[in-house]
Amino acid sequence: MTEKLTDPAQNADLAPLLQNGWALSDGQDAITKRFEFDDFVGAFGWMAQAAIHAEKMNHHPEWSNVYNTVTVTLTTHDVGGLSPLDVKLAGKMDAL
Ligand SMILES: C[C@H](O)[C@H](O)[C@H]1CNC2=NC(N)=NC(=O)C2=N1
Repeated sequence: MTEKLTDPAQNADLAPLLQNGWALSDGQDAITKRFEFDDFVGAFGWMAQAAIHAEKMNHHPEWSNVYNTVTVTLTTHDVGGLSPLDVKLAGKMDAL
């Protein structure tokens, strides 16, 4: 079981993500980011790659796709908030 991040707004591991388009939810229990691509194929191809990483990590995003955009929310249901797994998956998504 992973541990819940305490005080996400001050968390050093989250800080670079918050500088790179991720935003904390109002309750600080999730981070969200909107990814934009050239077209639907770009968006869906990225989702397919991200999905493979998510499945390997056994940590799964909440997300929606509209044409060339993918809106992602990351949270750890098992702890009822953010955990290092969200930081790891967000970093992977940014790197893809
Ligand atoms: C049973 C299974 O391992 C758990 O439910 C995993 C699956 N994927 C998950 N994904 C996310 N985002 N949070 C979780 O707590 C989580 N838990």
